[in-house]
Amino acid sequence: MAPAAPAVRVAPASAAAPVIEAEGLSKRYGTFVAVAGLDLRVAPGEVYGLLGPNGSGKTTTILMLLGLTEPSGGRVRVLGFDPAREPLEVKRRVGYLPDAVGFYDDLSARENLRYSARLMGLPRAEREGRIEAVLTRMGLAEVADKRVGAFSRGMRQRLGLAEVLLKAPQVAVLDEPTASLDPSSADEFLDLIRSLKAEGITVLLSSHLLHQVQAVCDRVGLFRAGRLELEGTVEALSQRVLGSAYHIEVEAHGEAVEAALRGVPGVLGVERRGAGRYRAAARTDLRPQLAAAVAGCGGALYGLQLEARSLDEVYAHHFGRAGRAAHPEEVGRGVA
Ligand SMILES: Nc1ncnc2c1ncn2[C@@H]1O[C@H](COP(=O)(O)OP(=O)(O)OP(=O)(O)O)[C@@H](O)[C@H]1O
Repeated sequence: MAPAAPAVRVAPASAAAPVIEAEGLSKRYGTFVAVAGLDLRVAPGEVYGLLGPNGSGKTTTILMLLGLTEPSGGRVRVLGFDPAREPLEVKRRVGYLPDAVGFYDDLSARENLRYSARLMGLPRAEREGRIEAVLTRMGLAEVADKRVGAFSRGMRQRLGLAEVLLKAPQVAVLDEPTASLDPSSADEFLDLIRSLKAEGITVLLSSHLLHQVQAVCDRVGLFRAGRLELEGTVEALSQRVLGSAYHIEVEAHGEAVEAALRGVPGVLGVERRGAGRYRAAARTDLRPQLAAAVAGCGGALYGLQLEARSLDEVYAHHFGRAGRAAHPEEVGRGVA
């Protein structure tokens, strides 16, 4: 296999011992290379988003981290364990929500969790209390005794996360967790992901819903054709891919305003967007300097608004039309 080009890292990973660590990790199916020389480090308590077009290797990477498929090459450690050699150690500590959640349809939500709790080896005395707690946390207490076969996809998804929580994991790996959720359920799910982080749980999240990824992830990695091409914070990726991290909308009147805005150190460009409306691109939040520039040239300031560039813009710019065409539901979405 040809050596992979290293990903462009535009923000360093934390110096703390990584929870997830892959070096040169590869997976081949016959002659087809699904993952090519992946280097990845995820720090304790970090929420890391895996992004990329369909078939770019995200799920294959997750399966290797979980010991569910064996790497063809390279090295991987999760919480210090080798998932291929010590899969039980990894499974005990890592909660996994697959993109298609499998439960026994003839059993109720509570019965499914009882079954999972036995498999996890939870002490008998703790089981019922913990099951009740996770059902309540996931908003499933009222349907706990209904057959899962009658559950909507969103309810199954919630039950999937309930099962993850039941394990009290150190790491949660979530493959497209909000794909089948309506907007308000997706928002609740994002709050839950934030609460996992607040509890110190490391989260690895794969998703195509870029505004949601931007809303919860500390760093993201952009995959293409089995390679991690770019990784960093959304702000750092915006700088790198788009050339600026912020847009500042300025509403101001006065003949010299545009020139004054252009003259502010750090302004990368100014776009006129109608009478008295401008958009300045900048690396940092320059609102005070822009306000001072308007006042300094005798202009009248009516409004200033800071907008972070969206991951959607970064993704579209990096992957071009092909990447976007794979995920038409994202077209036109803004910052969450
Ligand atoms: N068991 C398998 N046998 C052969 N090829 C496979 C197998 N599993 C995955 N692949 C191929 O590996 C590539 C990466 O697939 P993977 O599921 O990891 O992508 P993904 O980024 O998760 O995609 P998606 O966004 O659609 O979930 C794809 O081309 C896929 O067809």
